[in-house]
Amino acid sequence: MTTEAIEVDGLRMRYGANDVLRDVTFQAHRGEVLALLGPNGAGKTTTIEILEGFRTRSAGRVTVLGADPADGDERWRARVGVVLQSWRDHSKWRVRELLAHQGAYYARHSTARRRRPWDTDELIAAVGLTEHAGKRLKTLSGGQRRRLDVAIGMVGRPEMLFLDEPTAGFDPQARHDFHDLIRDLAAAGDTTILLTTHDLPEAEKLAGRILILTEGRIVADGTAEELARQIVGEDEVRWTLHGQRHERTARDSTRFVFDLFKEHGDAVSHLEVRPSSLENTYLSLVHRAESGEKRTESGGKEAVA
Ligand SMILES: Nc1ncnc2c1ncn2[C@@H]1O[C@H](COP(=O)(O)OP(=O)(O)OP(=O)(O)O)[C@@H](O)[C@H]1O
Repeated sequence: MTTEAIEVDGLRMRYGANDVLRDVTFQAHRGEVLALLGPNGAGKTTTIEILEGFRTRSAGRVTVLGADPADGDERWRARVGVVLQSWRDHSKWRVRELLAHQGAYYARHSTARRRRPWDTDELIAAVGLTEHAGKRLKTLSGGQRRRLDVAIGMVGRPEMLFLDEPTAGFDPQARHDFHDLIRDLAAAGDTTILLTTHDLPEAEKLAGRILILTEGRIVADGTAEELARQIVGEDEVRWTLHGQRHERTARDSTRFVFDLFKEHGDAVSHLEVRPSSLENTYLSLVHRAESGEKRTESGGKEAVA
């Protein structure tokens, strides 16, 4: 039996004649936070829905918390939390009522190590909804409803949490608070989180590992820094010389900086060397995959090995 939280091998999904997932392969270790990135329509939601057991795959091997999601029983389901893009409509319910109701389902799955459900008021506070706890759902703003979605996904203290664009519609404060919440969960080390986002700084901030899905395959798998160094291979170098700021990219930044000091010595100040931004890396990887460059049977995964 596998000890990984997620194992996906050769996953395929076809809608009619449309091959959306061609060969998706990746693993998630227990306690890891993974961000799944990719252009609109790449198949991120499809992948998450298959891993949650909501959608039946066309082919491939998938296990989540040791079970095939297609056969996940009630006990397995209680260990998995889900925040989907579109929330189910409970417009007449009030926030606290709905969370208490949803939470009650998890009580019989409580263990000494994992008390279930999450205390309703504590959870409401954690997602910043205390002031709105007595409101009916239909009176909440879009961002407040999204925070409630996140709370519903977490109420059972899941061991595996799937978040599909969790911060879409959040204001900067809510986003910041949500990032703290995810970091706290991640720091506790007992929740594996797979999230999708189009917000690259968010992915970089939250995820220990980033997966890029495009053209039906995972074309990159690593930390933001690894992706930047191993795939693009260029650093951004900034420095000041005689009061003037300079900036350029360098493939061998160590050599470049050495030469810079050799030539100008103490006149160089405020030196910064950082890997290429995740945005540049992402754009270059997606472009490379879409233009068919370096495509291999295994989807180019060896490029980041
Ligand atoms: N039920 C369905 N029937 C047919 N095609 C579908 C179905 N669901 C999704 N698709 C198609 O599968 C592809 C992948 O969709 P998916 O929603 O998984 O992408 P995504 O990466 O989550 O996109 P986004 O970033 O826009 O949310 C799209 O081309 C979409 O039109």
